[in-house]
Amino acid sequence: MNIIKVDHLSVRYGEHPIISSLTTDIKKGHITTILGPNGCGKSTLLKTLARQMKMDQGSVMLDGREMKSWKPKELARELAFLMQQHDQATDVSVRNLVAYGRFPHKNMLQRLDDEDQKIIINSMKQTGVLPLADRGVASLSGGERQRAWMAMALAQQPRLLFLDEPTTYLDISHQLEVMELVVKLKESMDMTIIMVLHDLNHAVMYSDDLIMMKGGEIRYKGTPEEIVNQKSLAEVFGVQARIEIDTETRKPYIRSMRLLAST
Ligand SMILES: Nc1ncnc2c1ncn2[C@@H]1O[C@H](COP(=O)(O)OP(=O)(O)OP(=O)(O)O)[C@@H](O)[C@H]1O
Repeated sequence: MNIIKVDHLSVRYGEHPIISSLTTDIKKGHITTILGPNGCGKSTLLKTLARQMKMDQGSVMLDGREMKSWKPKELARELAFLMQQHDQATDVSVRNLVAYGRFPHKNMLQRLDDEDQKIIINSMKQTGVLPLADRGVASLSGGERQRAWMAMALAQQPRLLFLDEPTTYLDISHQLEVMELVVKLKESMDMTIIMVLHDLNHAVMYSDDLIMMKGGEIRYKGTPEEIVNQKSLAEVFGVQARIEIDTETRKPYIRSMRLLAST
């Protein structure tokens, strides 16, 4: 079942068209990863799906309802968006940052109750930032900050989670932790996750569906088994890849890549 349906979507920055007439859908309860070279429009697509950016033409439907018709607060209860960079000067403690995630569930006069506090603590535990709860977000390392923002997104308990390169600042074990967490959220909370990743093997290993973009278009869409092959990687990334089938997972595993000679 589809949770998002995109129909002839076009997006532009000023006079520059970035995405033109893109049609696709996102399955409910799946992890969908958007892949593609720098500047191909991955973040633009992600932001438009999450209504962080205005579309130029076309439509995005969430649960059968035009995205445009959702009220901001209503939408904030349904979806959380974790950006690529958190440059905003966030002079708050980790605990308070994570608490912001509960606000869409409260009205103006309501205070956070015991249930909210439980969710806040649990979100910090799941992302490993509980020991940092009283530290200022601005004082954290890039990886710690990333996990603090992830905790805020979890505290929101959204049905849909958008992650733009969630592993960027993380060392390898924390990268894997975030990926495992994403799978856990899908399995235990039936969350739908849409993310942008650069690591192809992580994308293959942890995603149900992949979208490969180039030049603002979707070139390939399907399961990792269906679309990760020498042809697609050559066409989309301009690389020659050696791909094996992992004996344990039965999924493709990219052993090595080298640049294709340009013609
Ligand atoms: N605020 C902006 N104003 C003008 N052009 C922009 C803006 N943001 C992005 N672009 C341009 O839109 C195109 C798509 O950008 P986008 O960030 O969606 O790509 P991406 O695939 O996510 O790239 P990356 O892998 O480098 O993060 C790029 O050419 C980029 O320069």
